[in-house]
Amino acid sequence: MDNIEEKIVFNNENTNNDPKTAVNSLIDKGINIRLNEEMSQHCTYKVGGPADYFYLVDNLENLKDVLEWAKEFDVDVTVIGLGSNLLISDKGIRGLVIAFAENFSRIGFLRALPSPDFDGLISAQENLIESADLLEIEDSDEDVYIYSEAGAPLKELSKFATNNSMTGLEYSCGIPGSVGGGVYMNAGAYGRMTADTCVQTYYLSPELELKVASGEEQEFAYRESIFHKEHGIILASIFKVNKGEQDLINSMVADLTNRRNASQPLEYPSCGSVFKRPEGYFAGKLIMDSGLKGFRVGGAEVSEKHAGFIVNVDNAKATDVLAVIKHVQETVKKDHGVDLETEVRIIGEW
Ligand SMILES: NC(=O)C1=CN([C@@H]2O[C@H](COP(=O)(O)OP(=O)(O)OC[C@H]3O[C@@H](n4cnc5c(N)ncnc54)[C@H](OP(=O)(O)O)[C@@H]3O)[C@@H](O)[C@H]2O)C=CC1
Ligand SMILES: C=C(O[C@H]1[C@H](O)[C@@H](CO)O[C@H](OP(=O)(O)OP(=O)(O)OC[C@H]2O[C@@H](n3ccc(=O)[nH]c3=O)[C@H](O)[C@@H]2O)[C@@H]1NC(C)=O)C(=O)O
Repeated sequence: MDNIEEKIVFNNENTNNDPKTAVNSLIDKGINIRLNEEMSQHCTYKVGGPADYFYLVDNLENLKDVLEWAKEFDVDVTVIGLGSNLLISDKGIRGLVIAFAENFSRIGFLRALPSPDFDGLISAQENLIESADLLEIEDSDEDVYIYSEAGAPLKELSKFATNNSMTGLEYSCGIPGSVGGGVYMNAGAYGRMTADTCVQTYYLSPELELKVASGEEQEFAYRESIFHKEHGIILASIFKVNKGEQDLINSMVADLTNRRNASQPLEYPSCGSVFKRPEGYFAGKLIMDSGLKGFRVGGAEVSEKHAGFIVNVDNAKATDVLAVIKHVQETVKKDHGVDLETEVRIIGEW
């Protein structure tokens, strides 16, 4: 973890104390910072009020400028991906939201694992290869590296690998989050997780130093990673895959898609699983056994199809979802003596 490659130097020339006035100079430079952005359009729950400032990451230079501005004016920063694991308050988010999505989402093959430093990141970005055909891979033992920026959807990363006959990322074909969110949370499904393939991650520390965590330095555990402890902003990761049989890959993707469609209420806005798996139990089964399927507050309801999901069935407010969460936790504790810990990240001003 001591691969600190570049410290971003602060420019403290600004004599103006008002972040709103100062943000205009960033906007004048062409950096797309929006004011009072409705966050319901940036999360899969479709709930949540406005963020004071909203910046969709496009490149490292602009990101650096925006973070310097936030640091200088003591503006709180919240980092999000595709908003698939968030419950955002109805009052919204004070300060700046940085979102990794379509504008910072390149994916490509690399000829080798790039060096764990700033030069490695830049060289990876400049040498992306579009198709596995150009790599001339001989056999399935050969390691193949895929670079992905934080804003790429996990589904696109999975599709890129599987369309190129690469195996290892099939499990993420239906996961609605971003690569950055997936690495941060060590996203997983059907017995596989990000930790299985993610070999290197480039991120910014809270001090705005570029850092790199390789292999076990990423400290992946169930829905955990080093980036929680470090409060790191994930920029890009490298995944190691292998050449596989296209027919087998296709049938695995079809099977996982069918299983997900059969068991999860994908027809409604949600955050996926609301609770982590408590050790020795399944959250959904405990909630179902407590008779809570269909329990509703306002427009939020425990799913009839999968009790581990709380779905937005009718213009729910964030407070509706939170009220259902609290009732579920209290009931399961009373009935089964089990504490349900939320997996969803509850953010904003409550
Ligand atoms: N298995 C499944 O079916 C499902 C899985 N999920 C998983 O939930 C996760 C949500 O991903 P996504 O929607 O993109 O994330 P979100 O936008 O939901 O953000 C969730 C949290 O991840 C952290 N985060 C997101 N992007 C970054 C980044 N670039 N750098 C640092 N931290 C980041 C932030 O944590 P903090 O607030 O602490 O800064 C944020 O609050 C993924 O792992 C996704 O796979 C979600 C739904 C279903
Ligand atoms: C959806 C998410 O990820 C999901 C991932 O898609 C699935 C599939 O692998 O496994 C986890 O769900 P899960 O723990 O609910 O697993 P499931 O396989 O759906 O269910 C576990 C068990 O509970 C039972 N179950 C589930 C729901 C229900 O209403 N009743 C019930 O009895 C199922 O029959 C099964 O025997 C992940 N969630 C967590 C918190 O680990 C997410 O992270 O947001």
